[in-house]
Amino acid sequence: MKRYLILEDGTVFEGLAFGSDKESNGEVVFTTSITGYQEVLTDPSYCDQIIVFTYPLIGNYGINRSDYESIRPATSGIIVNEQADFPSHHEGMQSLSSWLTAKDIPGLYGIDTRKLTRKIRKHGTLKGKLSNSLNNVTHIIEEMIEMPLNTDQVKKVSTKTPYHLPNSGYRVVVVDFGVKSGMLRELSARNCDVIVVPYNTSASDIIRLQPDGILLSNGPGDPKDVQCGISMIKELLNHNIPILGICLGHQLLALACGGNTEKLKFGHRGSNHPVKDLTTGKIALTSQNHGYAVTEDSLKNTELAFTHQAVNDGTVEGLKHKVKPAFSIQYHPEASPGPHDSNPIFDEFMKMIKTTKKEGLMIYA
Ligand SMILES: NC(=O)CC[C@H](N)C(=O)O
Repeated sequence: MKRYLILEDGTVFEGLAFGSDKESNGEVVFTTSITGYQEVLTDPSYCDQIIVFTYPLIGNYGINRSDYESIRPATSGIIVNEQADFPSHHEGMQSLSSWLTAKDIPGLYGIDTRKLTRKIRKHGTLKGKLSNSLNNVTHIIEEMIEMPLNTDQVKKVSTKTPYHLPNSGYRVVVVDFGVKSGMLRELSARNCDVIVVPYNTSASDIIRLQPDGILLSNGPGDPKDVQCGISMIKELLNHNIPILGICLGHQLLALACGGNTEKLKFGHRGSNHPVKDLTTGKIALTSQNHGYAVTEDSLKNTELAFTHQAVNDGTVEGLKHKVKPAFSIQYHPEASPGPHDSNPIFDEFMKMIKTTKKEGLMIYA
């Protein structure tokens, strides 16, 4: 069956359908990840986005039991050059196409993904529609131009109720703005007693759980749309409880401290983004998925130090509070998918918890 990608600038790409028959709209973004498509497709941060894979062949090891980042994928669609009909891997349970059908996610293949990627790089991300026909294409484009991009997705993907992953170590409350399971796995691997709470939990409810540390998770959309999270973090900072912000959590920490964020032209999505640690000069290859970034200039009005920088475009990738036990990174230390260079960030968080606890600085009142 033929399928089309219709872009807001009037461009139409014709290819073939796979996965669900549904038509869908979304922000068209590209990722340069070569493998890890299952983690990408199930990362809640991609909510309402149509993901273009620049790597030409996707699906060759199928879908397995272990690579899920969330149970319910929130992605609007997937575009690849070639999809593997006959995957082969000892852990593979089903093909990408049959999984997409089961999850009701439409796919488009057989288009020139390099041409599409170059277009996004030139114009920035674009609104698009995966459509099964070209009927009323002018009307579809007009509608797309008129409809503002929805960027308020956190409420769609955050857990509705708290849940507990009991363990014998430090108690870490994870604020779920769209958390990837990789972050929970990393905390559990360090014996943390993890309690995951919804994005709109009040700071006082979090404090009542007597956390040794708080993790502000990744998540979809524009950080400025998550006002309740920003106020919650402002209040949490008064309690001297160690905070680690990752991706959206990092952006929210910056906003809570008086910084600003901006939308990047086409974002950073992929598994090989070099980031420089400005203290040591060391460069790590990182896994990334973000369309917004903290504005460097805005940091002068805050108590935040600029600690990590993207090598490709110089944007802010890491921050540390000068007074409070809080730090944050824009990339993904849980690295799913991606290189493990930044995994020690979780150990740094454990060390910060240990020191703060020893000094008896945490305030639970
Ligand atoms: N992975 C994330 O947490 C992404 C954060 C935010 N939604 C952005 O696109 O910048």
